[in-house]
Amino acid sequence: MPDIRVKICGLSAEADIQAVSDAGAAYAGFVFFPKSPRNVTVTQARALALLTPPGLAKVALVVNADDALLDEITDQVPLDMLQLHGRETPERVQEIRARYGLPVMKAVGVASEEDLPALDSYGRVADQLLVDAKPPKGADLPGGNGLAFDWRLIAGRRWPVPWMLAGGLTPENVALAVQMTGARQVDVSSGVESAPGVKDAAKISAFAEAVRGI
Ligand SMILES: O=C(O)c1ccccc1NCC(=O)[C@H](O)[C@H](O)COP(=O)(O)O
Repeated sequence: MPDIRVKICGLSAEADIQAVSDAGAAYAGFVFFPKSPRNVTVTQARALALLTPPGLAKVALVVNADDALLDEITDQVPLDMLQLHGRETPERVQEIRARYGLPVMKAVGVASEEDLPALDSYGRVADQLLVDAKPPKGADLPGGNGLAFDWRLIAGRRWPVPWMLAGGLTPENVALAVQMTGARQVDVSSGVESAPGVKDAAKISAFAEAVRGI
């Protein structure tokens, strides 16, 4: 069975890069969303990205970003992927792929069967899908809320592009989540924090260990 790839999202400190690298994660995520406790400036993200060792893919997470912001991020920060976590349409996904020449991962929030067709639509235009929990109505953040969705909704479902499971994953539940969904990639943020926006190296290590044990 191939290794399951881990993405740790919302890194904001030098120590986070070390912890994520030590844990053997495949992806490191930087959040560009001012309302988030994990928000980083372009300057901070550039410094962190420059510290990131080869083999750890650097992902910029944006929410309904316009070209000016994406131009600034992609000019300044060495990146391997863009993650679109807002209401970007399939057409906008295609536009961003073409303009920046980077792989694009589109996040899709899932709460019920009704949310599943969007995964098929975005699976036709994005390079990867992030299958995440839908944020509760009125939530401040479109992701990173530490909420899981009903994993039975996607059990046995497949899309034409690689996908990651996200939403409320923790060192304690990730094995069950993978077993129920068949995910080969997992993404976590609040489940490896000691406080909102503060990554915890021991939890990152425990998460990676739990994934290796699957
Ligand atoms: O993490 C944030 O603060 C955030 C802000 C705005 C949009 C998306 C955000 N996070 C998205 C992620 O990639 C998370 O890793 C994913 O939603 C899972 O989060 P969690 O349930 O906290 O593990």
